[in-house]
Amino acid sequence: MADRRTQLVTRVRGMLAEAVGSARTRLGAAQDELATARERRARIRRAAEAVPARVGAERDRRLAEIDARHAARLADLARRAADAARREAPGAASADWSGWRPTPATRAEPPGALRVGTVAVAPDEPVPALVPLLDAGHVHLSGDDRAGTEAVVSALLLRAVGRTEPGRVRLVGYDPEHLGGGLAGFAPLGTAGLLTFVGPGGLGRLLDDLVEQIRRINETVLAGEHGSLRELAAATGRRPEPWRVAVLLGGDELSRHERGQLDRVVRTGASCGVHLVVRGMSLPDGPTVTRVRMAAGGAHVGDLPVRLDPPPPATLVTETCRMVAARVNAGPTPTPFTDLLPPVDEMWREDSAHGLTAPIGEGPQGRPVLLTLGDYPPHALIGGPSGTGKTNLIFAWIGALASRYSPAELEFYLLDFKEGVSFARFAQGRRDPSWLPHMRLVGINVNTDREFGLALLRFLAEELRRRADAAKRHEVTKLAELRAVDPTGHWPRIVAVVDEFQMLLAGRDAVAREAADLLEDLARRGRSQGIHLVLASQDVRGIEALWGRPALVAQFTLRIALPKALRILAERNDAAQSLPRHHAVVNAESGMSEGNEVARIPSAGDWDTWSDLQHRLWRMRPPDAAPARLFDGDAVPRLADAPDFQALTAPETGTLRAPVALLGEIIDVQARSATLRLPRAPGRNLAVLGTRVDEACAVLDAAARSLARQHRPGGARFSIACLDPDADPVARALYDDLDDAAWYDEETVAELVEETADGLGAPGAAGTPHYLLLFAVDAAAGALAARVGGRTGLERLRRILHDGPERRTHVLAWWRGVARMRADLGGSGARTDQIGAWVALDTHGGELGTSLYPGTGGPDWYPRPWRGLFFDRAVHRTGQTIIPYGPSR
Ligand SMILES: Nc1ncnc2c1ncn2[C@@H]1O[C@H](COP(=O)(O)OP(=O)(O)OP(=O)(O)O)[C@@H](O)[C@H]1O
Repeated sequence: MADRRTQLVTRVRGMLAEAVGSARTRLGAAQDELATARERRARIRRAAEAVPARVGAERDRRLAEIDARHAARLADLARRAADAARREAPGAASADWSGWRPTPATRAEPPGALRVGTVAVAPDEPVPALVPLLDAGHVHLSGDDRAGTEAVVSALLLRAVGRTEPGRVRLVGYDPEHLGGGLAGFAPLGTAGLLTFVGPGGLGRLLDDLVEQIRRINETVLAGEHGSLRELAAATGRRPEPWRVAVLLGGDELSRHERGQLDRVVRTGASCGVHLVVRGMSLPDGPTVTRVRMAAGGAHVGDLPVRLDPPPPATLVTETCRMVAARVNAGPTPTPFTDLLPPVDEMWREDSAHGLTAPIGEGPQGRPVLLTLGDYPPHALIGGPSGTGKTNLIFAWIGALASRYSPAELEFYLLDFKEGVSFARFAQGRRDPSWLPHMRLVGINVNTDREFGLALLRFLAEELRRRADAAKRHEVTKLAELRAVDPTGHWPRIVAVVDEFQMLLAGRDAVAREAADLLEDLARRGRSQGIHLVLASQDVRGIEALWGRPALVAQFTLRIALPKALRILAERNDAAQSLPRHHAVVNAESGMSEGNEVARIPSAGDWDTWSDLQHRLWRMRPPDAAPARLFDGDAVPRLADAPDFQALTAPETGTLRAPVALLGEIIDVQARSATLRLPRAPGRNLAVLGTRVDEACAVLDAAARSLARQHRPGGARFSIACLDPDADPVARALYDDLDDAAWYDEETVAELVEETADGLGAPGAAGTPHYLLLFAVDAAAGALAARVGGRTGLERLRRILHDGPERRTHVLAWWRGVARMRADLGGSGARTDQIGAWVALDTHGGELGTSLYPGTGGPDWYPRPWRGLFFDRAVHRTGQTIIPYGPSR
């Protein structure tokens, strides 16, 4: 039993132990679970505790980010708005007063809106608050803050004045309560007529006037072609009307009429540059009205809250107005020369078959005033006292024509009789290689060389003949028809401009007579052959030279009168007397009042303006274009440059039948040389007459050098005798340079004469040409007086003169006076026919009479420096003025 009990106990114990063990195990597991759960709970709790802080931080971060982005965007927008505002209102339209100065817009550029304050959009980026006024609308101011409104008015007006060319804004003030006190700073503008006030009863008249201006501008300036002055300016670059700003500062209730007129101005003024700045009277609502309100809570422009700028400093206002008035009082600023030019891609597009038309300036309504040369009117007269702008007008006209017509359509010949070189720029110069491709000839400093004017007229007369012959051959009468039947021919229109042409017609001598005859013929017949004359004169005498020839004057139907010009227009037409500076009356009706058109002439004369155009046209020139011939009366030509000298050559064999001696340059259009032919014929000798050493030496030097060029070495003899020490350098240089030259002086000159005279009869004497170059030969009279072998040297000299030329022995001698020459030839009654040609220097025409020159009384010759009169009885009917060539070395 005990065992069983023991066994039972043991079993129970075992079972209990097992139970305890498993309970323990379970407990351990439960405890683990508990710990894990606790830990989880703690973790979860910890996590749960962390959540709100993180979310909050994230939310704050996101909010801050949005804030920053917003601020940056706002700043960016504000910056862009400010940039746009500054573009819309550049320079003086929006600059701060501290650095403010006028910055006028160019004419095609809109003046833009005007700043009155700032809009506070972003703290660091104030945006200008702009008010559209000029070309845009009207401003209405309201509010009790009088100082504030005055500040806005001054700011608007000063900015408007500073944003436009001086004189382009005209202000009218109506201030019945303070009688203009509010605009006091602008008073200096009044001195230039840019600010006027109307008195307390004058509002109606002021409004009537504004309405009338609007009507006139619409009708005559815009004329249905442009919607507004702003469009006109953008399209044409011209702004013919000023801006008119009426500042109306309160007053009584408006009458019905005034109200009606005010409403009209509000509706229609902006397109015509008529604007209102109004306080103390109502304006109707409309898209052109900007309202600026000043209330206790702040100012508003339209609906935008605005911080108004301080008023401009008083000194800035008065100084600016004073400067503007001074500029206006100094005269209108010239319109730019480029106004006269077509766009670059339209240059040289015009056809001149029927005429030449180009603008010369701007008319009062801003339209171009055109000048035409053609069948009608064919020729022009330009007149105006010195300094009124004739030269400038000629430049402007030439530029306007040359930019429209190519050199194949138009050629210019230009002659300036007054001193000065301004026209030289048309020809190629040392400073600037360009030339005007249309220019064929420029004559400057020709004041004493009227022959050059004559030469030009002769040249044109020849061209006229050529054209008339061609027209006849083609059985047509006019240039347009000739061009139609001969399309490949070169028939440009020719415009010949002669400035100070009265010089050409002055006096009663042969030059004046021939010039007037040629002018008359050219004026009458040139019209149909495309040859046009433009004559300019500062002097009424110039015109009077024409009055004696009514047929000539009648052809000049185009008249251009500069300020104060007399007698250019018809007798009762005094329009030129009241012309402002830089204007001209253009009249294509022979000066009758009905034909008057007033033009404002641009400034075209200054070098920079001109050279831009000339360079452009020069680059466009045809490849074979040659520069214009420049004749400068003050220049001394050089033999080596003379085309005729360059063309001289020696024959390969034998001797030329008639070598030529070049004596100087002829005053003509082609720069030809005066030539003396020396065939084997009686009288082929040359006498140079006068006391001027340099010119005399120059003539003999050129003659000898040109002759030498026509002989092979050894082919001719040159005997040089110099009897005046002043001539020595030239004679010596000649002796050194010529191959077969012999030298003689006072001691040996008798030998030369003896040997030469005695050799004339020798057999074969006529083989080699022999030229005797005798410098101051009259000084040899003593040496030649001695009798040798029964004859004096002078007798031998006469023999050489007489018999030499037929034996190729020619005397080229300088006598220092006609009387001395006659003495050497045998006395005052002696024959002179052995002197077949002469060049007179300072020898008066009268001395050259008897037997040296056809007719009685001698030639019309008034000696002048570095000129000579050449007469060759074998070829000339009248003397020919020459310019000796300058020293060869
Ligand atoms: N339309 C113009 N706009 C601006 N300046 C001008 C204009 N016309 C002339 N001038 C200036 O006036 C001055 C005189 O002009 P210009 O030489 O053309 O006169 P002119 O009548 O030919 O005088 P003169 O006969 O004495 O030579 C020059 O300095 C010129 O630049």
